[in-house]
Amino acid sequence: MTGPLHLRGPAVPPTTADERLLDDDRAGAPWVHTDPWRVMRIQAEFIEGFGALAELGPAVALFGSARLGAGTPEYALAEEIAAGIARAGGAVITGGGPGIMEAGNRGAAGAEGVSVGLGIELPFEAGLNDWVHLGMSFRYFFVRKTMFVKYSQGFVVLPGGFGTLDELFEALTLVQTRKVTQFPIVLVGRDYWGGLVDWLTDTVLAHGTISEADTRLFTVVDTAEEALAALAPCLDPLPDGPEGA
Ligand SMILES: C/C(=C\CNc1ncnc2c1ncn2[C@@H]1O[C@H](COP(=O)(O)O)[C@@H](O)[C@H]1O)CO
Repeated sequence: MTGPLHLRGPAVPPTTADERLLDDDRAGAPWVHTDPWRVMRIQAEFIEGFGALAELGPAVALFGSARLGAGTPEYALAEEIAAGIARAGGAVITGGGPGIMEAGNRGAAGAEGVSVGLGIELPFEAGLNDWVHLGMSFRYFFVRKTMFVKYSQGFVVLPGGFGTLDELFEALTLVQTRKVTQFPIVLVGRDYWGGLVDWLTDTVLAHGTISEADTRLFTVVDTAEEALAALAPCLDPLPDGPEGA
């Protein structure tokens, strides 16, 4: 496995690199000396990530709850979607953790596709799930997020909590502000996402804080078949690429 040091048990520090970076520790003035060095470490993490993923090929990022494990319908659906992406020739990139992330890696690995896990250092012990083939653990959330966006041509978002919502809204903001070329953003589970979609229309759009066009930046689906159809534009071989030539 590539990526920085892996620590377990008592070797796991009580705070994360993100927390230490973001905490205002100016009281003791050492920030003058430490933050510039952190920048070097952040750079190194970007370089390592770019290096690990540069030759990945077409990929779809799959997001969802760390808490919905094997035996849940969401896990089964995520596994099915990931297998479909792999069969269509796409790599599947997840957060490398448990729950829906594991389902995504498991589906890709089971279909003999490329299964990528981009893990994150957390204050409690966690590791990459067993189905990750190409994995890296990041110290900094923002570096890891860059990797998801840079190396994926589509996002699939299954039911999840704050982490999943953060990933969804980051993608929407990047597309809305044209920081990235528009790519498919597929929300899976009409029941789960319906309330949010209604709120976006009835409250956010109604207040004029997003536009009508913004409500069309994502697609809501229920089945693996629908999800794969919505992702088709980013999985179809490029006309002058090796597959389509
Ligand atoms: C909560 C537990 C473990 C968390 N481990 C994670 N490992 C990797 N990535 C994670 C983890 N937790 C959250 N993420 C990222 O956010 C999304 C899921 O967050 P949610 O709040 O659960 O929806 C996911 O897509 C990851 O990228 C112990 O069970």
